[in-house]
Amino acid sequence: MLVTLIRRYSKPYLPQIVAVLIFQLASTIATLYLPSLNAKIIDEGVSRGDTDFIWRTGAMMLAVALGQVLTAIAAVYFGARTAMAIGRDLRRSVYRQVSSFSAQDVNRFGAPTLITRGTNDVQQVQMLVLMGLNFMVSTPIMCVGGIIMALREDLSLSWLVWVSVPILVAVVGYLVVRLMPLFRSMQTKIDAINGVLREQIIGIRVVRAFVREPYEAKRFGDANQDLTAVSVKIGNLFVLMFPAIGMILHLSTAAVLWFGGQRVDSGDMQVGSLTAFLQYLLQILMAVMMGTFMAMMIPRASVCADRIGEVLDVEPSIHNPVSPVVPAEKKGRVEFRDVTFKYPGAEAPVLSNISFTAEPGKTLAIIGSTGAGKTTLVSLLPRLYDVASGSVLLDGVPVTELDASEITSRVSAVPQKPYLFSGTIEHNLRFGKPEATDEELWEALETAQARGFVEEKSSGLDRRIAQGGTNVSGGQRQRLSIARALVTKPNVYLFDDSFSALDVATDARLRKALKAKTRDATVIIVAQRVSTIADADEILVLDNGRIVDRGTHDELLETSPTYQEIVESQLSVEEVA
Ligand SMILES: Nc1ncnc2c1ncn2[C@@H]1O[C@H](COP(=O)(O)OP(=O)(O)OP(=O)(O)O)[C@@H](O)[C@H]1O
Repeated sequence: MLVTLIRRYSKPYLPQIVAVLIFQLASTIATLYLPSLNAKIIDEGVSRGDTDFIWRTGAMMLAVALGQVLTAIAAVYFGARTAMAIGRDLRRSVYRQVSSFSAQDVNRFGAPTLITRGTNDVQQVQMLVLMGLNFMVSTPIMCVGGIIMALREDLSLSWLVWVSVPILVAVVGYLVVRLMPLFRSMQTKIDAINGVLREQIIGIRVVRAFVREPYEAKRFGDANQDLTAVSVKIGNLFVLMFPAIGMILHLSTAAVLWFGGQRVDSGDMQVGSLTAFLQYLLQILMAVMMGTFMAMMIPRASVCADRIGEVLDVEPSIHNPVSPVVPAEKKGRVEFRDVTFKYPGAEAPVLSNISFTAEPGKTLAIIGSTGAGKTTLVSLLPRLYDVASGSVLLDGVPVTELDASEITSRVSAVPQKPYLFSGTIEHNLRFGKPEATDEELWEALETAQARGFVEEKSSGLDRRIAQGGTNVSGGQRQRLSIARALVTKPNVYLFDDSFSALDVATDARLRKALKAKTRDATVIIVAQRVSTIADADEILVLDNGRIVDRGTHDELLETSPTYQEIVESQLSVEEVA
């Protein structure tokens, strides 16, 4: 996956990559040339006292060094830009893919891991690309070129290369093999800590309410400790790695000076050649080390690439039809025909044989015990999930044959757990209709009984909303999200238990105002409170995923034992109160 991913995402940057490789090549050749020039200055200039030669060769050395620096800077600069661009493209792909996921696809992975995959995992692949662009050309050329140049200086010392390089490879290789599984498990630990953190931050109020701080702190502490333990193990190996490498470099230097010194002493080698040989050996060892470091990043990046690939390879379970149908009319007529639905992995269906029609200008209510399937039912219209059998029709066309934009232009849903985005009230209200005028926003707020609390603060529509809407009350959040739906003026309104946080009087006022504004629209209300739906044109009583009774409030009071039970339970509560 790693190779496929890098190949696919580096394609648009081929010219930059070629430029980086050319700069790397030039820089490496210059680096390899410098020690031999240095040797010449010592052997042919200094020892013979030829100042002219020293000046000329010195100037050339300076020019080569300057060239080396400039090409190295250019290589690193373009390399970094290319790696960052590849990382950006990869992140964008993950984001787009996740955005196209249905609720079902998101549930399959879980939000924390999707966030880690789109950020940390992409970062690991990006780092490997960066290292690759920096060392892909220089490492092999430096190794082979360094060996050739060193042997040119002195053949009889070559055994030092054959001994020191394998020792370095063996030591670093051993450590890399020990590091690989640790890097693999580190990625999972990061996922785990993200999951715990996310859950605790989102559920902070519940944690406080149930005085679960010590338990949650322990849960976080354990996850944190796990991650720390792996990081410490990795750190320990690194602590070993650097002195080991340093030791090999110093021993090699000492060996070159010892054996080379003897050859200089016996007149078989010149001092300049010895200096050059030493520099080449160090260059070879450095290149081997960098190559091994790069190799060390491969397993971790490979795990990350697999995880990214898993996300990118998912065929979203819900996609737009290839040739969408445009309905002849735009009225908002909703029809469920013998709909059955089952959550993936669940044994039994959550909804069975659901059939009903909701007409424009009418209010259809759905009531039923908790877990009866009400939220699931209303999720099928905006295609958060697709039915297992039967069909859901909007203006006479199955929703599976409609373009997503056709559905969103007709249907506005107020979910059971309303979500507000960070920004201002105005920004939230314009979410579904950016071009809405201020008058339209105030009108929607008025209908949703939210005008009062928005006007109360001098900031009005500019009042800041925190992520998720956590800085307004539950009832205010519900009313703002009702107003957000009203601004779009859809043909179908879906209210999923959207009045539950309102007091009975506000609930009644809101429904009265709503009635006037939604005269031509289809209104589907899911509610727990009988008073909220008593005046609906039709009420469906849902029990265990089936419609057990239907009719108006008065009819159901006569005929439906389940409805009577719900009414009685609520009356007694009110009476007790
Ligand atoms: N994402 C999911 N995956 C699997 N099962 C689910 C999922 N969401 C809901 N369910 C199950 O489907 C059934 C119906 O859930 P649903 O949320 O539709 O009920 P509801 O009538 O809206 O309940 P409430 O009034 O409590 O909101 C429940 O048994 C629930 O456990």
